[in-house]
Amino acid sequence: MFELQNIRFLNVLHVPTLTIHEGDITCIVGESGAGKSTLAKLLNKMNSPTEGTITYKGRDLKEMDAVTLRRDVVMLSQTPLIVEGTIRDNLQLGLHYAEKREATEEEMMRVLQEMKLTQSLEDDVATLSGGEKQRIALARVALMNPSVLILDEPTSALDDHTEEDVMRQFLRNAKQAGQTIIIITHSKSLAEEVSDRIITVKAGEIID
Ligand SMILES: Nc1ncnc2c1ncn2[C@@H]1O[C@H](COP(=O)(O)OP(=O)(O)OP(=O)(O)O)[C@@H](O)[C@H]1O
Repeated sequence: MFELQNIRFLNVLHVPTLTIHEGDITCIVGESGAGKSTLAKLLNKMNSPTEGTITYKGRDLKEMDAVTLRRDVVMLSQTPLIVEGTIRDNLQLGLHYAEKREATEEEMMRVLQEMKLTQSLEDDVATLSGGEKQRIALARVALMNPSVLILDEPTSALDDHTEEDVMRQFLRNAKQAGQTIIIITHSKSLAEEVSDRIITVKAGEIID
C-alpha cells in the first residue's frame, strides 16, 4: 500500500526501503526521539521527504493533493485536537473537516460504547479525563472510517488498563473491517499481541 524508496528526512530519518501492506496492523516502536512520528508523518504528507519517493497505492505522494490523501489516510496525533463543547461536537469534527456526511445518533452511540465511554453525547468534554479525551479522539477517527489509520499513541494513555483494552479491541475491529493501521506504541505487549509486523526505529534508522 505504501512503498518508500531511498527516503531521507533532514538528518532525522533514513529509510532505504520499506513496504507497508494493505490490511496489516504495523506497529512502530523505538525510543523517544528515534524518529517514529517523523516516519508516520511522511505517510500523510505532514512531512515531505528531503530525498526519495513514497507511493500510496502506486501513486507518488508528490503528485497527490494533501487534502485528498488525508481523506484516505487519517492520522491521530499524540495530542489530538479537543474543542470546547459537547462530546457530539467533538465526534463530528473529523467528518466535518473531511467534508463527509455527519454521523447519525446510532453511529455516535456505537463508537462511544466501543470506547467504553458511558457519558451522553450532550456532555461537556471539559468534564472528561485525559484518557477519556484520547478515546473521544479515537472515536472521532473511527467514525471517519478511513482506508488507512495512523495512530501516534501517547505514553500516558497506556498507563491505564482501560485505555489499552479499548485500543486492543479497536485494533481488532479495524483489522476485521479491512482497515490498514499504522500505530506508534510504547506498549510491547500490545505490539506483540495485535501486530502483523513490528518496525523498530533507532536513531533515525529502521533496525528490523
Ligand atoms: N521538522 C523537523 N526539523 C528538525 N528536526 C525535527 C523535525 N521533526 C522532528 N525532528 C527531530 O527528529 C527527532 C525525532 O523526532 P520524532 O518526533 O520523530 O521522535 P519519536 O520517535 O516519535 O519520539 P517520541 O516517542 O518521543 O514521540 C527529534 O530529535 C526531533 O526533534
